[in-house]
Amino acid sequence: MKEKILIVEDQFVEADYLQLMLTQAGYTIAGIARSVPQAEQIIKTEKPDFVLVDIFLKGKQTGIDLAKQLSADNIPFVYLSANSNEEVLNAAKTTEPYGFLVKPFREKDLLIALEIAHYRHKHNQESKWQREKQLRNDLFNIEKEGGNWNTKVIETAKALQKHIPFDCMCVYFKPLESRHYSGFMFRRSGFSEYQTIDINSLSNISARPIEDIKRLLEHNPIDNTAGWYNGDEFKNLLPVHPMKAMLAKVFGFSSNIVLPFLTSDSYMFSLSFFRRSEEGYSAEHLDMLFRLQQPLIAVMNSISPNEKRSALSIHPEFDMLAPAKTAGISPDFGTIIGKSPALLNVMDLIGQVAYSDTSVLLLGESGTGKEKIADAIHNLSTRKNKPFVKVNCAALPPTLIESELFGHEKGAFTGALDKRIGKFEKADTGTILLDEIGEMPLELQVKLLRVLQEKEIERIGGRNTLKIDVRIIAATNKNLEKEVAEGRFRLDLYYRLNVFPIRIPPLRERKEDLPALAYHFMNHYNHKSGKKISGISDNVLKSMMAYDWPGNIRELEHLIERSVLLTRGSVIEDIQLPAAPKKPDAGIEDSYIKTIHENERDYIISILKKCNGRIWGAGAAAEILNIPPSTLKSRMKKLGIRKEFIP
Ligand SMILES: Nc1ncnc2c1ncn2[C@@H]1O[C@H](COP(=O)(O)OP(=O)(O)OP(=O)(O)O)[C@@H](O)[C@H]1O
Repeated sequence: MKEKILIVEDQFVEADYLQLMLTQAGYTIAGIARSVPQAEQIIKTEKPDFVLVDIFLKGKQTGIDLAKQLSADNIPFVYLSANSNEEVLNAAKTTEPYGFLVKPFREKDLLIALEIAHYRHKHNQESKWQREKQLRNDLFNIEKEGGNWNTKVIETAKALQKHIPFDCMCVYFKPLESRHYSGFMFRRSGFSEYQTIDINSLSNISARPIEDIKRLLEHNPIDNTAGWYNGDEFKNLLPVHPMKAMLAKVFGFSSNIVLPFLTSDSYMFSLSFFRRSEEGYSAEHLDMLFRLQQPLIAVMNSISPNEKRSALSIHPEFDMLAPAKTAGISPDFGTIIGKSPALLNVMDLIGQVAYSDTSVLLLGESGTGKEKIADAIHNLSTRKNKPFVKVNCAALPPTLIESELFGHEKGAFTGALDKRIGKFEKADTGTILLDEIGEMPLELQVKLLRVLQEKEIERIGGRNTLKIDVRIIAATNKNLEKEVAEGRFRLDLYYRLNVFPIRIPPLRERKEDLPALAYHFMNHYNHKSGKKISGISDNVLKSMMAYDWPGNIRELEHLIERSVLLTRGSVIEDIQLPAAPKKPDAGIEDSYIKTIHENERDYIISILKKCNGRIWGAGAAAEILNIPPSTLKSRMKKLGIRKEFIP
């Protein structure tokens, strides 16, 4: 039987029409609501499987307000709206809908959107369930395996990380009747690396005397109610939680989730997780913690009463345990460099998705490392020994893209002298990376959608369809919602690709990674050029930290490459960061010598300017440069030239 659907739509005619289409297609209608309160009422009594929700409704509340509630209750929903401007799309996006239908739509669009939503919801549920099962197993093993207090708690932290992301986890405990408690505090310092923060390091980091911190701890109530606090709610807690206030100030935390519980030997425990992000936690996280309460209690029960007592007696004054740095085995992320919280979030997502066959959408500015992350996903997957085919959709001329992707039979069109195997066929049993998917021509988007849905391809001029088993990773530096809103990208394809989006933060949002990246490239170019540069001066690092990095990691790489070539001593003492816009009349050449790459880059930009950015066609840049347009596109990518740079 098909799902039960609630229609939330204040236009009578449209609501009736929806009802008709859905009943004809075999769905049951849970009801029609004209406003958010009406919808809430029907949800309570009818418990729909799906909700179709219009954005602008009667009354004060919008469909987006209802969607927040639906998300929290894990009820999948699809938006309907005549208004697809960017602002509305952005607000809608934050509620994580399962689809978006722009009015007017055809019956077919509606049914496909529901099917996609159903697929995504089922898939989400299944993978959540699988992951939770794995987590229960991990906790069971931690409970059964030996190991002291510290090891057990840190292993628990590691197991929870993928499910309850945190930058810091505190574990407080005390005998039920006592006021005295002790605690552990772990700060995430790498993918599987945690640093135990003790009272001395807290005093160092916060520049406050130890006595001060002890006083804070004495007056800090141990959390005894479960809850999650984001942004302003978190700020409101701080006046009555001096310890949290200090952590927020020192580490920049903006959200917190707490789960207290009681062990069978009458110890009260409180787990408290913190994140920098303002929207760090949700009701879903808390639900999961509640569901995990029993296995967590079992782990804490497995710590002997003696150990608990001695932890308390060593630290009778609310002290924290001794510092230690633990590192565990982390998945092989290849040469992805960086440990910033923003990058660690990305790695968590990679770790969650890599092992399944789920399609992944990588979103990020040019040069942020999307291709590198696609490599890591493929290499961590079960398909790692199978083909990994990369296609740059922007570098393919529109006339050839179809045959490149799907292949053609001999004689399929003029010039098809031989049969050609397309990229999808080459990637069979493996992975395909559709890079710059936002550049794919609209006509081809329909064909791609069919391949994704039906998992079969047809060579141009071929008579048979071929079954293929390919995992899709798509990447783009475009704002796909904007592309959809402006009619350049199909909404149905967008939702089909957007099953597991990963946003790669630009370098300016993770400057902590800059020194490690700079050293990584320094070593790489040392090796390539046979130089023996051993370091980068503090001044250079400082100026790099202050720079905005519009070209991201690729730009950093080029700068380090150049510096390695130009440095005569053993330390990079000087770096030529692009200055603020040059004065137009700066006629005098400075003494700065450009590298071959920079000269090539400038030359290509100057030609592109002459052709108004045109690459293909008569009189366009590729023709003037006498190279194929696809080669020009890939040179542009390598040299970090984006069309936006061409005035
Ligand atoms: N975290 C990282 N660690 C080390 N090197 C990185 C990292 N991220 C990116 N790079 C390097 O930076 C360069 C650009 O990365 P990549 O090509 O993956 O970016 P991209 O987002 O795919 O760019 P585009 O959108 O232009 O295709 C590459 O040389 C890559 O190896």
